[in-house]
Amino acid sequence: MTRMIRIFDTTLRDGEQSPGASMNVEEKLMIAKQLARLGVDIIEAGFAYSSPGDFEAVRRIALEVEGPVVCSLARARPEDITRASEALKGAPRVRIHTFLSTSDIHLKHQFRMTREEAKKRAVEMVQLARTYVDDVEFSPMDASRSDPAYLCEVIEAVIAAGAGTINIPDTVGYAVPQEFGGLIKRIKDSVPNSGQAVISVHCHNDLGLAVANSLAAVVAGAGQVECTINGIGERAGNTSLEEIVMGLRTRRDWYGADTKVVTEELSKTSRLVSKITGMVIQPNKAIVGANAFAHTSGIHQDGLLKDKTTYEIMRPESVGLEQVKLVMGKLSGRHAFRQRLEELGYKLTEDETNHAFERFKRLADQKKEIYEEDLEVIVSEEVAKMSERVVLKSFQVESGTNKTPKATVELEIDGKLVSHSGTGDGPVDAVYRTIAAMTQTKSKLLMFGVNAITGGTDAQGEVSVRLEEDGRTVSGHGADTDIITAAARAYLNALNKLAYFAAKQAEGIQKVSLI
Ligand SMILES: CC(=O)SCCNC(=O)CCNC(=O)[C@H](O)C(C)(C)COP(=O)(O)OP(=O)(O)OC[C@H]1O[C@@H](n2cnc3c(N)ncnc32)[C@H](O)[C@@H]1OP(=O)(O)O
Ligand SMILES: CC(C)C(=O)C(=O)O
Ligand SMILES: [Mg+2]
Repeated sequence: MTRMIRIFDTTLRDGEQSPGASMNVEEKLMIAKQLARLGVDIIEAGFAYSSPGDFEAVRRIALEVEGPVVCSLARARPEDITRASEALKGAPRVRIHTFLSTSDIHLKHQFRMTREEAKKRAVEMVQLARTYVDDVEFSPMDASRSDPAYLCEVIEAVIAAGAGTINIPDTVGYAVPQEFGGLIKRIKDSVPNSGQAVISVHCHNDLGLAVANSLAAVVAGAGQVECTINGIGERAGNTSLEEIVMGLRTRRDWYGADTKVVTEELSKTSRLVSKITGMVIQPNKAIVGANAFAHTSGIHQDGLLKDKTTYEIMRPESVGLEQVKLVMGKLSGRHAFRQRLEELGYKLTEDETNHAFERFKRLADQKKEIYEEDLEVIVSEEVAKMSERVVLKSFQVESGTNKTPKATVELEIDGKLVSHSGTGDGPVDAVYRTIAAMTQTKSKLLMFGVNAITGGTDAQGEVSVRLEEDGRTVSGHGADTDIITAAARAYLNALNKLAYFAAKQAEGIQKVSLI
C-alpha cells in the first residue's frame, strides 16, 4: 500500500530567508494561491511576530487561501505564539509551529539555557500554543547535532504537551542520509508516544544532501517533509519540493510512498517563485531547470525518437512542460535532424537529408546552438542547391554618390559560365536586374526582406525574397555576412526553386515543399 507523505511548503518562510528573496504581502499571497493549486498540505506563510508585513501575509493567506493548512512560525516565546495566534485567528485550517534548539552547541552559546530549562520552555510553549489552536508543530532546532537521548526526551515531553507534529530539522545541513534515516528510526522506535504525532523532517542543503536526507527519512517512517519551491532557503537552501515530490512519484515502486501534489503545476509554480524572488533557476536544476528535459546528444536523441523510455524517466508533461526538447547542435545525429526538419514541414529524401546534414554539422561546429531559422536557411539553400540550374560564381558592384550602380555578375547556368553587366537603382537592384537578364526569368519579385538571424557575434544577415511565376510562389533565402551576397543568394535560391518545381511538375512529382 502507498503511504501518503504530507508536503509542508516553507517557501514563504524559510525560502524567504534566501538573501534578497524577501516578498511583500501581495507576492506571498500570489505564491500561496499557486501552492494551493499545486496541492501542498501545509503552507508556512511566514513568521507573524517578525514584522507587520509578515503578520499581514500570514493573516491574509490564512483567510484567503483555500485548501492547505496555513501555518505561522513562532519562537518558543509567549509574545511570538500569541502574535501567531492573532494572525491565524478566524481562519479555518491553521497551525502554530514553534521551535527551540536541543543541541548543546546552541543551548550553550546562543540560548544560554540548560537542557532542563529548554525542555521546560518547549513544553510550556506547546501548551500555550494549544490554548489557541488544535494543530501545533514543534521543531527541536539543530536536532541532527543534538544528543539523541536528550532529543528523544524532549520529543516525548512535547508530544505529551499536545504537539501533533514533531519536525526534525537538520538546521545546518550537517547530516548524511544513513545517519539521518537512523535518527528518524530511533525516534520512532524509542519515543514511547511517537505514534501520537506525525514525524516530519526539515533538511538544509549545505552538503547538497537535503533531498537525499529527506528521502532517507521517509524510508525510516517520516510522514511529513518540509521543503521549498526551487529549493530556496537559508544559505544553500532547503529540500527542493519538486525533487522530493518527483522522487517519490517516479520511484513509488521503491519508496512505497507518494504525495497528493498535482505535479503538472510544478513548472508553473517554479517559474512564479523564481520571478517573484528574483532567484534564477540554474539550467541543470533537476525537474524545473531549463535543461531538465532537453536532450543534446545524437545517441540519446535517436533513442528518444525510437522510444521515449530509452532516456526519459519522467514525462515532461507530468511536471507541466509540453514536450521533450531536442537541442540541435554539434552533437546531434541524423535522426534528430530529420525529425526537426519534419516538424518544420520539410520532407526530404535520404540524399537531400544527408546533404543538408553535412552543412548543418559544419555550421554546428561554429555555433553553440542551431536555431530553427538556421535550419530553414540550411534546407532552403542546400536542398535547392542539389538541383541548382544557376550557381553564383562571383559579382562586383560599383556604386557611390552621384553614380549609377553597376553590377557585373558571373553565373554558371546549366554548367556554362556566363558573365554580364547591368545597372539598377541601387546595388541590390543592379545585381537583381543583371541576374534577371542572364536567366531570362519572367518571375515577379513580391517581397524583399532583410533580417539579422540569431544574435551575437556569429550572426549572419539573412535576405528573404518571394517570387511569383506562372501562378507559383516560392520563397528564397540567402545568408551571408555581406548583405548584397545574401541578397544575390536569396534571389538565385528562389529562381532555382522555381526551376526545380517546374522540372518536378514536368515529371509529375511534387516531392518537397520549400515555402
Ligand atoms: C533555523 C531558522 O530558520 S529559525 C527562523 C529564523 N528566521 C528569522 O530569524 C527571521 C525573522 N526574525 C526576525 O525578524 C528577528 O530575528 C526577530 C523579530 C524574531 C527577533 O528580533 P530581535 O528581538 O531583534 O532579536 P535577534 O534576532 O537579534 O536575536 C534573536 C533572539 O531570539 C532568541 N531566540 C532565537 N530563537 C529562539 C527560539 N526558538 N525560542 C526562543 N528564543 C529564541 C535568541 O536567543 C535571541 O534572544 P536574546 O535577544 O535574548 O539573546
Ligand atoms: C525553524 C526551523 C524548523 C528551521 O527552519 C531549521 O531548523 O532549519
Ligand atoms: Mg530551516
